[in-house]
Amino acid sequence: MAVIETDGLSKYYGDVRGVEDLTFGVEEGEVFGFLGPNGAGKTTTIRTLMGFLSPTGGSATVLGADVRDAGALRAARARIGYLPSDPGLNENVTGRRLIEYHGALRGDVRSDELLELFEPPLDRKVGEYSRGNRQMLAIVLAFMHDPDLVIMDEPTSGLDPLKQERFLEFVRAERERGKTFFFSSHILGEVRKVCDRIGIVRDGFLVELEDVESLIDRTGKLVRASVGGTVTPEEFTIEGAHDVTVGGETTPDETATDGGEETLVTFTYTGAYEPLLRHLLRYDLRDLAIEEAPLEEVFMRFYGEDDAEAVVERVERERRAAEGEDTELEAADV
Ligand SMILES: Nc1ncnc2c1ncn2[C@@H]1O[C@H](COP(=O)(O)OP(=O)(O)OP(=O)(O)O)[C@@H](O)[C@H]1O
Repeated sequence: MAVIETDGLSKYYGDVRGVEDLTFGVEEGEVFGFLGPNGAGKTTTIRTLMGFLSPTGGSATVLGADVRDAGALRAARARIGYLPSDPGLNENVTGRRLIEYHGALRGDVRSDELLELFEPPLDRKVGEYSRGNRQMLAIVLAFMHDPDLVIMDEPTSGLDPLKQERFLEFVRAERERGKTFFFSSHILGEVRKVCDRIGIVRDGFLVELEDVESLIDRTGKLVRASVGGTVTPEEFTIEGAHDVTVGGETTPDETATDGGEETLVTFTYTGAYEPLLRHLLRYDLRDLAIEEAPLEEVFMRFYGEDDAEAVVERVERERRAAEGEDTELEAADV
């Protein structure tokens, strides 16, 4: 049985679309990344799954509990860890007190081990915590009762790179223990490190759902190479290279023997490293950066449309065509 299952799940805030027609499942032991830019509907989905918002359409179950059934969901929450995007922690008590309180409420199986790993300053009042320390405390609170499912809204926000890495490492280890994660983020690089599958949400619609491996193959890398002399885009139409542009800003190389003229070549690359490097080394390569493709470019690559709005419109159109009707959306309050 799927740990999370949604079927046509929608949430409107009056006339404003939070999410619409989400259908997906998260299997036991899976790390599912829910990826999307700001305002895409990630928090709305998470709060609906947690039962804090009621759906305006469709259905969802979490650990078998219908999200509209408060009693069933309350029982399921004993097995759920929740890490909200902005944990509303009591500011006037110490971290230690909050941990004791949560322990009394939901149980404490492993706070000692978690505190060693995440180290929030326990004897200070939470109101005096830095953003990162607040997040570390929230992580301890979310995991201390050893939940089977953890639902996290942008869990690494506010953490420094070292702590982010430590947290992602922890998620990987928890997955090995059979735990299930639903994890929102707007950073592709983060979700690809830990997730098995990714759902991409855009303007409230789920526009992609696939394995991380195939996503990585399709997204490619952004390559920026500075080469001595002049080159044409045609010279870089190698297999796996897309959207080659030549020119743009370059920093003249003072040490170059040919007077420092260089050309910046940029393109997205979906092939293997070896042929790429082999090709680049035919040139007088002066600088090279290979980075992850930004989310917007990933969208463009997926749909061949540079307009994200067009993607949403197309998804909406296709959905309506599949339903064979042009339904009026029913608006409802929270
Ligand atoms: N309480 C609310 N009342 C009205 N509209 C809302 C409310 N909360 C969210 N929305 C709208 O719902 C849409 C989805 O918002 P949501 O917060 O779920 O996005 P998100 O993907 O979590 O964004 P972010 O990454 O910025 O947190 C947005 O258009 C937002 O303006």
